[in-house]
Amino acid sequence: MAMTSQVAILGAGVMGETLLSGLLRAGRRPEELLITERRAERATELRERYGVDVVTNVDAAAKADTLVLVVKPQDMPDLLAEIAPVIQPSQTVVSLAAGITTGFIESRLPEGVAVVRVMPNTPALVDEGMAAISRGAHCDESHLVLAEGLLAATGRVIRVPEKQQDAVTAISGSGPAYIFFVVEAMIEAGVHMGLPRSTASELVVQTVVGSAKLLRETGEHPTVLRERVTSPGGTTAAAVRELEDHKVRAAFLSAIEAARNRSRALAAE
Ligand SMILES: NC(=O)C1=CN([C@@H]2O[C@H](COP(=O)(O)OP(=O)(O)OC[C@H]3O[C@@H](n4cnc5c(N)ncnc54)[C@H](OP(=O)(O)O)[C@@H]3O)[C@@H](O)[C@H]2O)C=CC1
Ligand SMILES: O=C(O)[C@@H]1CCC=N1
Repeated sequence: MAMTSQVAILGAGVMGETLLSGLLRAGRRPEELLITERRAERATELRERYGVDVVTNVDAAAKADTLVLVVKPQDMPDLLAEIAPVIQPSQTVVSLAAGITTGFIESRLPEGVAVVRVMPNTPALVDEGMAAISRGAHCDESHLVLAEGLLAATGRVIRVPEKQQDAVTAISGSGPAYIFFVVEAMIEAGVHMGLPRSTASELVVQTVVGSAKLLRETGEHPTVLRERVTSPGGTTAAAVRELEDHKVRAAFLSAIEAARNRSRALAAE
């Protein structure tokens, strides 16, 4: 079957839809994209919302020259078994699944298929994503450039050795959840002290956005920026003392190590 320049997104859940919408915002035409989705009502919803064709995994694997795998790690073995018979070495496979190694994917596909492993994150939905990409055994520069082109549609992209991907997953893949957790806690604190929820929410969200911008635009170390907020004998010093007493720094270290370990375990499952 003749190849087209189509990109197929296999598994259009949270992350698959995020990538799809980003590619469309970046100027890809709906005809250049295919998606697969096993629930009929979700398929209809996506077709109506984005104007892209929803096809079977086998059709996607037969038609598109780039296959982006965005199913849960646990669903990856079945998906690979389904598409392996139709994949050719001229196609590129880009996997966004946490924990799943390029070696695992290569071992279930025909010899020679180029596999790129990516760890994206959900701020890609607003074009502020952070993605890290790693090459599989059969990748050359052109495959990495192709993957960078896809991910750059929704934010920043860096290259990392694959052995760093579990740590990347723990930091930037899961990272937005930690920030939202902190935001939730700060809003709750505001409400606890009597602020209307909407006021607390506006104060916290703008503080997070402003702090992120300050980090990015000044390039200063976070410790320096924190010290500038911390007046001697003042309010911030009192708050930071509580955070240290409650071992919040150690809790972050443990939490992020747990995410890294879970990423490693997903590969073994
Ligand atoms: N969410 C995130 O922040 C991030 C996710 N990832 C990775 O992205 C992947 C997807 O995660 P996420 O989007 O959160 O999960 P979701 O459950 O939202 O999406 C997975 C989608 O794949 C569909 N699916 C499962 N099996 C098949 C199949 N055989 N054929 C077609 N579609 C299938 C599921 O359908 P159904 O609903 O019927 O189960 C679902 O719509 C994971 O591997 C995860 O590690 C990576 C970085 C960040
Ligand atoms: O929680 C997860 O497993 C996925 C991978 C990184 C973010 N979400």
